[in-house]
Amino acid sequence: MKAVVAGASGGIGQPLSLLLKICPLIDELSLYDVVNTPGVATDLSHISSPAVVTGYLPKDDGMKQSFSGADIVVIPAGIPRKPGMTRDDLFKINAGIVRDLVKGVAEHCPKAFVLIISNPVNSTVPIAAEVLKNAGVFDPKKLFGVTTLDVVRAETFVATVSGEKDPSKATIPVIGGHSGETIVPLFSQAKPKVEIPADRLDALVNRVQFGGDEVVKAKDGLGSATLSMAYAGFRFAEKIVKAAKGETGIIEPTFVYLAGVEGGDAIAKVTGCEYFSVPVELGPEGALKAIDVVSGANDYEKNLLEACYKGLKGNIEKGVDFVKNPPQPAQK
Ligand SMILES: NC(=O)C1=CN([C@@H]2O[C@H](COP(=O)(O)OP(=O)(O)OC[C@H]3O[C@@H](n4cnc5c(N)ncnc54)[C@H](O)[C@@H]3O)[C@@H](O)[C@H]2O)C=CC1
Ligand SMILES: O=C([O-])CC(=O)C(=O)O
Repeated sequence: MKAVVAGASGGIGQPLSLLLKICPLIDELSLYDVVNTPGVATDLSHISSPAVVTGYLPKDDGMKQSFSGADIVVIPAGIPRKPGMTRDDLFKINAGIVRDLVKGVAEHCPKAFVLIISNPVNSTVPIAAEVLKNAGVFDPKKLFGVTTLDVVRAETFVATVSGEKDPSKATIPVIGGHSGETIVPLFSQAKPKVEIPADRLDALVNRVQFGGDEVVKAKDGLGSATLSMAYAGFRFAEKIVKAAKGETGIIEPTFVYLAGVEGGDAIAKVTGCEYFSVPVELGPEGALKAIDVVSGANDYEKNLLEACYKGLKGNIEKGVDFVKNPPQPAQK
């Protein structure tokens, strides 16, 4: 099992690469970035775990060397937010970064699972899909927007209400997209059941929806969530790898192209969104089945979903349009 991290020298990339290096399911780990990968790879390579680590820069055909033969490519490349910015403000720079890296995937490892972390996820995943479509290698079962951090936050924050000592014991579907109001936690479908006092529900939902802003503010200009994101990215990547190796019964919310996943069409009809994060059952080929939790939403959650659909549709269109009608270089 060969894993690639593209953007491996960054705030997320380094701890994510560390977690992949110590994961016994990974045989080869290849780090790609525009800076510092030789150093990060050498550092990680001294850890006494089986994965063989290599690091590449763009020079000397580095992307080809790094990506060739990859089974899974995780992409946290791109700039993070500073206070006052929205995730959509990152589009200008990150759209092109994701487009070019996914072109590399299409060329060098077209059958790999592709996990997009770079923001704005609501737009970068459609960008990745359009690039793969143009190259004739799009397999919707293998393209995932990583929304696991929203799930992790929901688990953590709900424990402050439920009093559960181990927050990871909760299963909470968090659906929609990955920014502000497009993030919709369905606490009514939490397992085990949680009773949330009515006067605490708005604040809890808001904290999940704007958890990213909480970190951006606390880091005060030095970036956004990196360590919790590395944990979440690894948690999702490990599930993909376990399912690829034949483990069954693995379900995790992730942002997918609904029409390409079994059960997705019905969800697309209700949401009106081509891409949506829903709990997805994973299998050896990637997304096996999208699970409809939307129709079970209660009235409070249905209101949240209406706001989600509105914002998400525009984000998706913006991503698709970026590839279909590429921005023209400025005239001299
Ligand atoms: N999906 C999610 O839940 C989350 C997504 N993010 C997003 O992840 C992205 C990365 O965040 P950080 O690691 O904090 O940023 P960072 O700036 O610390 O690291 C980004 C890395 O990407 C590299 N990079 C830039 N252009 C590249 C290219 N063309 N090819 C390869 N590597 C390239 C940079 O050299 C840098 O090492 C941001 O867009 C951020 O918004 C952050 C947290 C959560
Ligand atoms: O908030 C950000 O910009 C980073 C992110 O996506 C998150 O922490 O959920």
